Amino acid sequence: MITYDEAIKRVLETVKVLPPVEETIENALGRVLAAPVCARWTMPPADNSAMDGFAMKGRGLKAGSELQVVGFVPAGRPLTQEVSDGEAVRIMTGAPIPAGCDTVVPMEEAEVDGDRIQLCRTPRPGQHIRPKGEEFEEGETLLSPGTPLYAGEIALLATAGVATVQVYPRPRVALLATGDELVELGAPPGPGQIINSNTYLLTARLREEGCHVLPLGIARDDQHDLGDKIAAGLRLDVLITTGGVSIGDRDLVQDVLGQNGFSPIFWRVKIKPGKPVLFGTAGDTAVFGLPGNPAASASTFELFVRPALRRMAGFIDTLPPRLKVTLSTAVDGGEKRQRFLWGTLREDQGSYYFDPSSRQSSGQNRSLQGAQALLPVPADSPGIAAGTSVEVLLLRQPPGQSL
Ligand SMILES: Nc1nc2c(c(=O)[nH]1)N[C@H]1C(S)=C(S)[C@@H](COP(=O)(O)OP(=O)(O)OC[C@H]3O[C@@H](n4cnc5c(N)ncnc54)[C@H](O)[C@@H]3O)O[C@H]1N2
Ligand code: MOO
Repeated sequence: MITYDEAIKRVLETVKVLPPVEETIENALGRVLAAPVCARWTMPPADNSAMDGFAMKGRGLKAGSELQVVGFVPAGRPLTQEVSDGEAVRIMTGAPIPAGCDTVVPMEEAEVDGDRIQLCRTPRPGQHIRPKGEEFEEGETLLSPGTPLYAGEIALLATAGVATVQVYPRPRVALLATGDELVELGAPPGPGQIINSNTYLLTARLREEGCHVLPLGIARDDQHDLGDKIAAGLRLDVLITTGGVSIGDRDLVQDVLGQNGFSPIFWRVKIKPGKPVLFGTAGDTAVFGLPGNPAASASTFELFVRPALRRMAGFIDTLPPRLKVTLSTAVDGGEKRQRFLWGTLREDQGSYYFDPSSRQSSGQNRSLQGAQALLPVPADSPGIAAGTSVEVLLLRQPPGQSL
């Protein structure tokens, strides 16, 4: 059986970044830029006022100086006349500085008497002016390939006149639950039946990752039903199945995948939970056969599928972010497989603590309840003492501290 390190290496070597597409900037939220973006114009396009006040030539002026107000410049309406020494114009924030002016005096620092003003304090020549090109120059590279686009980047693109961008697309993911015992949420389960919760778990995770999800429902443990649904899933970028990958009599997923052009890259990894995880390809489709146990399905999604989806979507950092924390409670060792323990994070006086969850069973969704991080515990470890500094894999942002 291969180790997690070897298995994730094979996943990341196998999956490829998807071909870029052109997207409007509104629809590019959360996507990764595939080509550099240059500014279409200079910003600000001209020197402009940072304050509501009066624009004038600043040299030689001091507290008590008097000026004649000869015009008004609102934002968006440049003044055509030149302003002479001893004159000022009333100007609004963002309005272009008229010819002849180089200084702005805020309204609060001038006494107004009809069309004359008197300065309350000596202005510094050049004050309160936002110079042309201060933000960026026409043609300047604003964003490089590999940059994820969030609100700040999208606003910057709009300012620079860029309406569409080349980005890596959202991976299209087909999701198939397998098992005769499964029923969909809605009706009460009959004897021996359970609700297909894995589809809900994985759909939520896939939405967090910005993927398009094609739910294929439940395939029965039957070659034909499995075959039809697997064939439909193999038209997308990724097919995720859950259940039926262990060695039971009805664990048919690998066989039926094989009848549909699947080449396995690994089956079974030395981890707990998640040992029977299957990975391979069928044409251009990456296929993940996740174990049916809910917490094994969840951990293998975090450990293998999410990094693969991030790679396809062009992210440079694909692996789960790590955080150094203090372990609050001792954990046992003595396992042959590398374990990944669910837990929560707690902040106390600037340090983070990891509290392992009381439930770790791979058969329970309750093991995941509230989990914010996974603690890797090496195979054959003697255990880890309380108070040890450890590194956890973050599933969510750690809780913040209010100001
Ligand atoms: N003899 C052995 N038995 C098992 C081994 C083994 O090595 N030898 N491995 C165990 C491990 S570890 C895991 S993990 C499970 C994984 O088995 P499968 O992937 O084949 O999953 P199933 O048998 O189909 O289901 C396991 C469990 O999960 C429940 N399940 C399945 N699908 C869903 C779903 N969509 N929503 C909610 N729950 C689901 C299912 O009812 C079973 O209880 O195998 C062990 N066995
Ligand atoms: O690895 Mo299984 O995931 O223990 O239940």
